[in-house]
Amino acid sequence: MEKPIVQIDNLTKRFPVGNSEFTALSHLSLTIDKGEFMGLVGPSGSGKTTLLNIIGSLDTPTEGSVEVMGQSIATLTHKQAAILRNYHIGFIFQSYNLLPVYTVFENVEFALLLQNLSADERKKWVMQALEWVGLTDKAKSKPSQLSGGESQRVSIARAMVKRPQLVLADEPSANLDARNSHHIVQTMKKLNKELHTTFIFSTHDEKVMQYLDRIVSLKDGMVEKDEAVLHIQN
Ligand SMILES: Nc1ncnc2c1ncn2[C@@H]1O[C@H](COP(=O)(O)OP(=O)(O)OP(=O)(O)O)[C@@H](O)[C@H]1O
Repeated sequence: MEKPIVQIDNLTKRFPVGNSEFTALSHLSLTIDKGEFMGLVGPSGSGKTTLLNIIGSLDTPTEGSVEVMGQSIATLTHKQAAILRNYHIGFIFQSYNLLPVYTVFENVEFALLLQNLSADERKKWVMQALEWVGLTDKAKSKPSQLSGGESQRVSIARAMVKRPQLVLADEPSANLDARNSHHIVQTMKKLNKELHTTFIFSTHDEKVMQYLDRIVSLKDGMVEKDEAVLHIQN
């Protein structure tokens, strides 16, 4: 059997607060297989973002083990963590984090600049990613000329352009209306099917949840429920 893409065992994360500590994640275990389209849900403060940050090697466990693509997050050097993030993990945030002075093309191209690709190859990859999200006609636009839904689609293209194995999407629909929320999740689901990219969402949004194949509910930094979702095809 193929190794899981994310294997978490007995993870605890504590943050220093004044002279004391706050436990954000407590003895949490979770296995995520390649190709899953799954989400973390739960009340504000339940630990969703903290967990995504650790999986994305933006933060480290206090105790327990987190392996992503077979690598232990706790023992990565800065360089190894940067390689994992730059090559293998795509990030999508609720605020699109686009650079305002650059075009849509350049914003997506940035994700490739650390890779050893020719300008022609970069162009091919960027245009392919913009095609995935339906924005080839906006390549020369600046972020200020885009709607919220279009901006989030650019950030999906930026996450996907390097063809990562894993995408972490932290509340990707938080700033979008219903139509755009459906559109961006449908786009990600299509990429999940076509490219077998694993997606892990953090979300409060029922519109996002209805597309997920698995929902893990967190409460007080622990897994409260872990449910597969059955999709009935009409
Ligand atoms: N750097 C930090 N220092 C201290 N406490 C923190 C830190 N980061 C997060 N926390 C606390 O850990 C808890 C979990 O936060 P987290 O952001 O993971 O929750 P969340 O489930 O993503 O919430 P939301 O749905 O509101 O985004 C919260 O109580 C938060 O205040």
